[in-house]
Amino acid sequence: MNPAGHPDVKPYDALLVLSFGGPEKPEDVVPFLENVTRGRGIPRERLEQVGEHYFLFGGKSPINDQNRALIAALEKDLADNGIDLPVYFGNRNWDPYLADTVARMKADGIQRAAVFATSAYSSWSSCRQYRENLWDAVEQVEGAPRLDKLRQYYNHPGFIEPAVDACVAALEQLPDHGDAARLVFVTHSIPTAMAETSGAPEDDPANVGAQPRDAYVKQHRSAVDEVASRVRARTGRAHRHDLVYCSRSGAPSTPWLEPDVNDHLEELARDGGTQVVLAPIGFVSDHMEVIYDLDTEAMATAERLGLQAVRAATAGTDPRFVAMIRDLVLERAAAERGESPERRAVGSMPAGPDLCGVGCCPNPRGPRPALCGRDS
Ligand SMILES: CC1=C(CCC(=O)O)c2cc3nc(cc4[nH]c(cc5[nH]c(cc1n2)c(C)c5CCC(=O)O)c(CCC(=O)O)c4C)C(CCC(=O)O)=C3C
Ligand SMILES: [Fe+2]
Repeated sequence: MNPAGHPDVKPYDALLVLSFGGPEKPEDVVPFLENVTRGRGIPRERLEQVGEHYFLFGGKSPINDQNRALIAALEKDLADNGIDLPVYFGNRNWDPYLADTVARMKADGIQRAAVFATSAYSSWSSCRQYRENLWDAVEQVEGAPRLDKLRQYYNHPGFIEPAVDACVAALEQLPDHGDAARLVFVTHSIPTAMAETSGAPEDDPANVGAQPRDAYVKQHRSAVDEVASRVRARTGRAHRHDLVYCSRSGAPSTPWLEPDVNDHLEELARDGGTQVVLAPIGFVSDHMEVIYDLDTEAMATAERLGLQAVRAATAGTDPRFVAMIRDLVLERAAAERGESPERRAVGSMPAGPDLCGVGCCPNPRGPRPALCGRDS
């Protein structure tokens, strides 16, 4: 508590929500895809397909509206809890671009901000690339505020509890309360090489307490096992569960994490399965991957196979998820003041560290500087 009796957020004077960005109208789609894939060697065909996914939804991704709704909910949560902290919004790939936001923060006199990224897990794509983006933005803006990225939150109860409720609610929508349903947890596929090098090398003495190697899959396993066991406790049923992948990209010759959700549904149907809940555990809100790859494509696969399927909700603006962000800011602020805050975590892995390990989640195209690591 500070002298006014409010929770103490010192040394922070702002919170930055950092996200991926998405197109808002048809003319944005191609330039957005160019931003995302510059230098990435994504085949032309794949880009055209993904462009079609956006055009199917009027050239507009849901992600920016989802983030604006999250920020509105967060501003209210902070104010209701007596915390006076302006919230800024910056994206990697679309307006408002991160560097512009950092410039605005500087102009507003912000000195040190906590950064919440809309991705819960470790990997180059989901964590270190955001840290590289932060480095680049601070390079571009002279006198930029200090930026501290908050820890991974895939195992925070504010992320897990809404996922449990969402699975239970989805089961309820199936005949017989989903008694026969499998829980199919879905996340974004990444190249297997990127998955294997996610987390930090354990042989470096600087990495005690850092995320282990293979963190992307280990963290997902921890999250889905925890959610599934809580769902079983709630329903009293032995629903089996699986972790599968969507949105594979890249060259066909490069291995990515499998099985793909559509192939997995085929296998379930062959095994005599009749009901599934598709739970997008890899996504914090309804991104294009959720509304296209799951709601459109995987749902069509399920229908073709005669499987009854319901998609579980993402965290979105669930009040527990919003309160989690406040908790992470207060936790980190206390740690920065030299206190030892409680670090809430559930499941088989401990709370992650504030700073990423040395050599954590390397960029597949070679080393690039990044903020918020033990080596930066
Ligand atoms: C792990 C992961 C997350 C989750 C973590 C996080 O949230 O950050 C994520 C999120 C997202 N990915 C998104 C969109 C795209 N990702 C692409 C390409 C890629 N994603 C990758 C990985 C991930 N991506 C990878 C390894 C590639 C290959 C190219 C590369 O090595 O970078 C491409 C290019 C076309 C294609 O290749 O499919 C697009 C359009 C959107 C916006 C959605 C919307 O509009 O709602 C979001 C939230
Ligand atoms: Fe992606």
